[in-house]
Amino acid sequence: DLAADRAALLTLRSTVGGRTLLWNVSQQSPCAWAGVRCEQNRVTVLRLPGVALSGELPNGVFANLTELRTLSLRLNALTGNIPSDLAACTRLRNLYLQGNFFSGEIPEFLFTLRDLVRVNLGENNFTGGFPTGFDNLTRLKTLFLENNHLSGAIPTVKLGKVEQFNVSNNLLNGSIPQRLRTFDSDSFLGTSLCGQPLDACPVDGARGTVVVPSTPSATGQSVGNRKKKLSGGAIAGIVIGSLVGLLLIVMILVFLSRKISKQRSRSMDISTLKPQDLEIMSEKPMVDVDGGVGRNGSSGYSVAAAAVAAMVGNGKGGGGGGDGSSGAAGAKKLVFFGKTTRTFDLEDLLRASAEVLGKGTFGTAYKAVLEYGTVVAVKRLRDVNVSEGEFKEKIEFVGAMDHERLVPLRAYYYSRDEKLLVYDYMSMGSLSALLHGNKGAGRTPLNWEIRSSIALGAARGIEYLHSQGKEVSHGNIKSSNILLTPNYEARVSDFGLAHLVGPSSTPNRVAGYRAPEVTDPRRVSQKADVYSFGVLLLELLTGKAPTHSLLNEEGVDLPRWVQSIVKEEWTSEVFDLELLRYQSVEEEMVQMLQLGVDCAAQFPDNRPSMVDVTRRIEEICRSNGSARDPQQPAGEVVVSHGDESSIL
Ligand SMILES: Nc1ncnc2c1ncn2[C@@H]1O[C@H](COP(=O)(O)OP(=O)(O)OP(=O)(O)O)[C@@H](O)[C@H]1O
Repeated sequence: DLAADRAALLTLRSTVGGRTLLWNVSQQSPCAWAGVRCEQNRVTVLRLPGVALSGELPNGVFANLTELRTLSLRLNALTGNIPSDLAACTRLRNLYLQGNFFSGEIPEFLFTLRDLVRVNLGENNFTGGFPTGFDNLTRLKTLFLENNHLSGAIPTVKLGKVEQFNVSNNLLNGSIPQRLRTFDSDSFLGTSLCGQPLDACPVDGARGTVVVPSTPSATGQSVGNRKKKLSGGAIAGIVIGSLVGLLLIVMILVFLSRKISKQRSRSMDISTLKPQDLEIMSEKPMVDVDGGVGRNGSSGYSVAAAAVAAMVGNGKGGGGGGDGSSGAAGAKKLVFFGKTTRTFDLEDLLRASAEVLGKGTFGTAYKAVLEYGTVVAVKRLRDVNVSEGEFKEKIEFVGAMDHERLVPLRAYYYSRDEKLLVYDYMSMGSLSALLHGNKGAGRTPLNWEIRSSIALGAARGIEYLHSQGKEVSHGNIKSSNILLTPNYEARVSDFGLAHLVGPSSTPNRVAGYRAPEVTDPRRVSQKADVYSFGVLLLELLTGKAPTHSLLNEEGVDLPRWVQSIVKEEWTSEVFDLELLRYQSVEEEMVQMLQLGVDCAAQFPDNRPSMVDVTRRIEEICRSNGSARDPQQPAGEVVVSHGDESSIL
């Protein structure tokens, strides 16, 4: 009970001292002491990082703290073994002991604490081998053991869920087990390990065997024999295989280059094409299969194709001249909005080189580079099922929106068969691509500063729209509609389109953002926008797309998934790993998560207004502002030194 917890903490205080001596022990409840947190009258969190604790941890303290979930004693001067009574903390999830002088072998009892998710024992004096016992910890996601004196080979391990791993600067040697080869070389620096991702293991020339120091589980001999067989028979196979592969690649290249040159000649002479051909051409090279993630600069198909298709179609349908400048309804021109200076016209757009950016709910988006260098994004709408009058009225309203947090709509083109919208091109692409694209090495981690300022920028854009009238809503808030400037400033895009396009085309990925009460996507209230924005906040913080396959398998949406994880576990379970390296912003992250959950409330009336949302984000960003980590240099690898890699 709490009294026993209190007694244990007092024993700890009298043994290792430091700033625990500042605890106000006249208070009966220990729950208010610095670094101590309670749940249901038990101590569940003990965080004493960098508070000058020294000496050996006494045995008997942890035997009482049986409800402990998080123990952080990092960056102190603790010595000796990890006390064996820690085995009593069977609910422990997070163990941060990095940056001390702990010694001895990594104790076996650790492997009985089956709830452990994050373990950081880095920067200590641990000796002995790499224990196989870590495999017993089936929930383990983070394992940091760098800067110790661990020796010998790493045994074959499963470490099923481990996502962050580091054994740098130890005395380890031998080949890196297969399972661990997916980690960056940074995880193994300063060791004598070999094999992927480090240099290949040395080969013993005389016998042609790979030198593998014996491991506790596998004898060197059996490994050696296996390698020997490989090097004998397989070499011929490998050579033949490579040749066949090479031949295949050459054939594919020849095939592709023929195809491309054919297409080039076609697109150069687009005036001879029929609309159907153009349709096929311009719709073909889709790269965007999952929410605007792919931005690989696919081959250039001309927007001209789309627009010419429009005009040819128009000429036919209306019986007018098919010369591209006149149709049944008279000259078809790009209509520019208000302040926009007319720097190009339809003909320029026709001549522009273009690439497909992605296919969305309302049509396909292209990047078009005009002859004199201006770059615009052109959206080719499909399934517009409102009258011309209504379309023009609505699109004029959209074009009149003017706010620094919106992607400006510059112009539109309307004909019976074709509707084009011209926007400013946002070179950094969408938030969706930034969050879920390129997950591999070399990715720039998205820190809290960037994420929170994106949240604020997007909220301001939506708030502005809502301020235009009670009935005005965006209707399609999601991460692929939050575009970014080179400074990672957010701009809200796609405003108003949901009101133009019929309910027929609503791909699955919209579903994750849509408020439960919305049945007709053309009638989306401001409160429904707030719901979608809440989901967007949760996506920013968890790094999970609302349509994440895991979530779907479990049959829950993102808001319910977050809520299913009890608050006390939020920091370790919910947040994107990339965020967990910023230690001093935990409080802000939790507040922002709470805001996301509030916005995504089931009942519209329980959701805050966008004005409230913006104000709360501003407060979150302001509070604790000074305590923030300095901005991390871009491109830094996420798995790095122990004390930065986890929240505490
Ligand atoms: N103005 C723009 N600048 C740069 N890229 C853009 C621009 N507009 C759209 N894109 C990119 O094109 C892709 C497709 O956009 P589009 O808006 O057509 O579809 P979506 O956002 O995936 O879905 P929806 O049609 O429901 O909004 C997006 O992923 C986005 O990255």
